[in-house]
Amino acid sequence: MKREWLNLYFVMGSTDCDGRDPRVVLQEAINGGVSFFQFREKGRGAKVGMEKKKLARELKEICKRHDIPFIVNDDIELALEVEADGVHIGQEDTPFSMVAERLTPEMIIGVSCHTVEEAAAAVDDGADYIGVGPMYFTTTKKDIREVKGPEVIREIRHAGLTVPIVGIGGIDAGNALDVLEAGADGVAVISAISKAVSAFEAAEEFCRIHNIVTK
Ligand SMILES: Cc1ncc(COP(=O)(O)OP(=O)(O)O)c(N)n1
Ligand SMILES: Cc1nc(C(=O)O)sc1CCOP(=O)(O)O
Ligand SMILES: [Mg+2]
Repeated sequence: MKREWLNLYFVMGSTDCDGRDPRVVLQEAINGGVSFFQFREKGRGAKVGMEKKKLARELKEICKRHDIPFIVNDDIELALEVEADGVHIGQEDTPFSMVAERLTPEMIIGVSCHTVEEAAAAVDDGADYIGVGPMYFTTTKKDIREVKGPEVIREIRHAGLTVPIVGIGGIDAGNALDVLEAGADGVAVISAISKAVSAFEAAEEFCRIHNIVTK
């Protein structure tokens, strides 16, 4: 996988959009510069069954038109059915080896990590990238771990791990630079884009911040 895909990783499902059409929100975010997308259909009122699959296909089609990889959160069967580019799994989800067995070799597997030990284990397993969080407090995910801030990314890099990393959790335009300067390749964001008045402008702002670090 290309490290730069992680520059601005948009994670979203229909319940994150304050009643707006998730297809419109995704299109706006892509126009603003999102480089990677995860379909995370979770929480109260989340779509299930055929409705979830239909939305997944529609969002995947939008990503495909713009060459943006389409990743599915948790749901391995859905990822296979809609021919997603990969899956994202957490420490409490299906174990890496079982996921890898089900997927085709070119499919991306991202793993959530919260410590250096989990990051090292994910690298040993063969994770293509890791999502490290929560960087900051967030209400978007109810069962978050302890907030450790960007320091944990610095520790992972000091341990010599070069795996592609995104920080996640409570990231907005005011703190993204700290996450990138700690050694993340990019930031993964839900509400700061999905609930913004303009997903386009919110994504554009994150891209400007990323350019400060990489220039
Ligand atoms: C990029 C990224 N990083 C971390 C997560 C969190 O995954 P997980 O801990 O499995 O929690 P849920 O998202 O499944 O509620 C993520 N989704 N994406
Ligand atoms: C999906 C997710 N995973 C987290 C982790 O810590 O692993 S925090 C989180 C929610 C991120 O949403 P927002 O950008 O709105 O804070
Ligand atoms: Mg999960």
